[in-house]
Amino acid sequence: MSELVFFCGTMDCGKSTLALQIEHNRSARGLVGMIFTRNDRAGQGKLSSRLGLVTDAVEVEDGADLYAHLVDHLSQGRRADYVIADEAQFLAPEQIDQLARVVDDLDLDVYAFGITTDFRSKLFPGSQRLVELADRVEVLQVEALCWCGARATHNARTVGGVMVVEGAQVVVGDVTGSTDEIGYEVLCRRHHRRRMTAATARAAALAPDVLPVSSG
Ligand SMILES: Nc1ncnc2c1ncn2[C@@H]1O[C@H](COP(=O)(O)OP(=O)(O)O)[C@@H](O)[C@H]1O
Ligand SMILES: Cc1cn([C@H]2C[C@H](O)[C@@H](COP(=O)(O)O)O2)c(=O)[nH]c1=O
Repeated sequence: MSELVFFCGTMDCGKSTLALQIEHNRSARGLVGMIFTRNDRAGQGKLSSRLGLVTDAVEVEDGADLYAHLVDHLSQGRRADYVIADEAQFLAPEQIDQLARVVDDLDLDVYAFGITTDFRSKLFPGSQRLVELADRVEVLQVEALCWCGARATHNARTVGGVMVVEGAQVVVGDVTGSTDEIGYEVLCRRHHRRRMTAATARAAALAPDVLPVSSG
């Protein structure tokens, strides 16, 4: 029985790497995947991992019908044995419904990968729909860590290392960007709630009122 599986986690926990591994293992056995993505950092029509691997993918545009795309593809006599959808948080809820229909009506496995919550710890609409519809939700096992060493469960958006809570839901970016630009940092809930990033924690530790008082 085919399945819709949602592999989720914070940024930088290995989702795209796992997507590429699933693709590699299946294509090594002669299977052909349909790979969807949207807004990957490597550019349009790419699925990339921070480990340096990248593959071509179909860039999902606004309003694209993913079920119709598969039906067109198959009706032209082309193959698709399974589907991968990376950056699935950026898909519209209707597109997640279309992926569920691919599973049920075309009998193909669909593996979706994405972050569940945004920088304000609110569900992305696409991820919410995945949680509602998926046969299985798998949280990635390689945990990303907060600067304090605890498991990172939240994504913070930063400007100059300082956490921000205003702005558009979608801003493509990375966890290793220059500190002057919009970037991201994964945090545990405690430090996300306190808006305490690695940079602000470092600054607080160096603040004069916590430095040792000099005797001279
Ligand atoms: N230089 C490195 N050596 C080993 N592992 C790395 C290196 N750089 C990144 N990684 C691994 O890759 C993970 C990020 O993978 P990626 O698939 O890009 O994440 P995601 O898609 O979840 O944002 C990191 O959590 C880390 O485990
Ligand atoms: C938290 C958050 C993230 N994003 C963007 C930033 C990245 O481009 C992707 C996540 O990619 P990854 O492969 O999981 O690292 O999402 C965003 O647009 N809005 C947010 O709130």
